[in-house]
Amino acid sequence: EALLDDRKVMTKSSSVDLVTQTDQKVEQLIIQSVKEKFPTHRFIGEESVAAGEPCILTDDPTWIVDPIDGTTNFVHAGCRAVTWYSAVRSLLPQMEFGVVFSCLEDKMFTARRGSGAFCNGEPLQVSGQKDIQRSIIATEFGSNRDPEVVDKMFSSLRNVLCIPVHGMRGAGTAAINMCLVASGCVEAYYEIGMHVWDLAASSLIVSEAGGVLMDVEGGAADLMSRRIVAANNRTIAERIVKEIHPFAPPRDDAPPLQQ
Ligand SMILES: O=P(O)(O)O[C@H]1[C@H](O)[C@@H](O)[C@H](O)[C@@H](O)[C@@H]1O
Ligand SMILES: [Mg+2]
Ligand SMILES: [Mg+2]
Repeated sequence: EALLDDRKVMTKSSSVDLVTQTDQKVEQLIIQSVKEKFPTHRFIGEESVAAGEPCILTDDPTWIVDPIDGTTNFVHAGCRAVTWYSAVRSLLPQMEFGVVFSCLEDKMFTARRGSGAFCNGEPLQVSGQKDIQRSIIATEFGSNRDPEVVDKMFSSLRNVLCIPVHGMRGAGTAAINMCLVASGCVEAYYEIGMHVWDLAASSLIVSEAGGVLMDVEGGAADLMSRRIVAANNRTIAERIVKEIHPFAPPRDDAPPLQQ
């Protein structure tokens, strides 16, 4: 219904950072229904953070919610829109489970720590490809249109494409790009600039499907750092790291700037 009805588009951090009433309603729906069952749990929700709520992990069980991942697709008649949420239980953070629902495809991706990853109940496994020259790589351009940042993104894109790889793709949603890695449809996904709610659920789905997560400079992945390489294996991830022009957006858990 919302795909047909909700055309009132608002903006957040910039004119290309879009939000609709459906993003806000879905987030409230998820938070309210979880709160009824788990009144002491905490939440990090994309639209709540946009409204001024803190983006901090504590030792308390915390649900990280992206009500629609791919709002730009949704606004442009729903190329692909996704509702998903995940839970995190510690400062490290230790993901307990992740859920990504690709509503137009009616695909429910799920993972629970130590129990594997699934799509509509069928087990997921990353691609076995070790040769990056026989790989497809996914990425996105996010919503930062600062020419210096765009130059860095294009330089990385050019470097990866010219390895050469079989192709580059982008679903318009970080969560689905990661699920494509988990499903073995693409070998890797990298991006700088997305947020913890874009990645939390699908990061567990990727690792439970046998994939690896890495920072764009090669260290351990840090979901608050707004940078990720998710790949089918370490060889492919490390090869991509060599080609990325890194930069560091403000962290999701950075203290708010003083006015
Ligand atoms: O649709 P969103 O929940 O805003 O997430 C977007 C994200 O904002 C953007 O930076 C990424 O490039 C997209 O892949 C996300 O899915
Ligand atoms: Mg998102
Ligand atoms: Mg969203």
